[in-house]
Amino acid sequence: MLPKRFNANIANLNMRKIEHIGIAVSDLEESNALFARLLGKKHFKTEVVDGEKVATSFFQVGETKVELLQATDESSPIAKYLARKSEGVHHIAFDVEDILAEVERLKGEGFEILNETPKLGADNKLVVFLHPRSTNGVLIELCQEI
Ligand SMILES: CC[C@H](C(=O)O)C(=O)SCCNC(=O)CCNC(=O)[C@H](O)C(C)(C)COP(=O)(O)OP(=O)(O)OC[C@H]1O[C@@H](n2cnc3c(N)ncnc32)[C@H](O)[C@@H]1OP(=O)(O)O
Ligand SMILES: [Co+2]
Repeated sequence: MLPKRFNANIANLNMRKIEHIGIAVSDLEESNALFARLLGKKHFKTEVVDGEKVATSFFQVGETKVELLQATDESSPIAKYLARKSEGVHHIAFDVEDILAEVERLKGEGFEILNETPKLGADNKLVVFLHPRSTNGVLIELCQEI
């Protein structure tokens, strides 16, 4: 077992920044126009992630991004979310250098990993999610650039 101090260093190395804030929306086109007005800029990409049954669009805001997400199927996590809650912040994604090492570290810290094997996310990323019940009610996503 590495000394706690050393783990803390690895943690700094890994959770490098907020990669994006994910926002669940009902109508991507409508919300693209709303966020373009809000942010004073258009989204820089749209992308459908079939594996997650979501259509996404991304706005660059300094070092981080806003990710708008619309369900592409009623079994989408976004559809289930919107069936219970109104539109709004859905998750916070962190950029990590080594997603597998971070999964191991977080498992050791007692967090609930939803998919230990990273899956293909949007915007050229490998992604892992942590269950909100282990993170004070916030759905957390880890992203590693491919
Ligand atoms: C990958 C493409 C893109 C990217 O950035 O690259 C994405 O970000 S895709 C985003 C969509 N995909 C996911 O969210 C995958 C991970 N999510 C899940 O596995 C589920 O949504 C899960 C497990 C968080 C919730 O599953 P489900 O909705 O089936 O369960 P419940 O409805 O029973 O909810 C259980 C419990 O969790 C609370 N909950 C659900 N969603 C959220 C959320 N987004 N934030 C906070 N809390 C959430 C829900 O309220 C329930 O709590 P309870 O106290 O029991 O009422
Ligand atoms: Co995301």
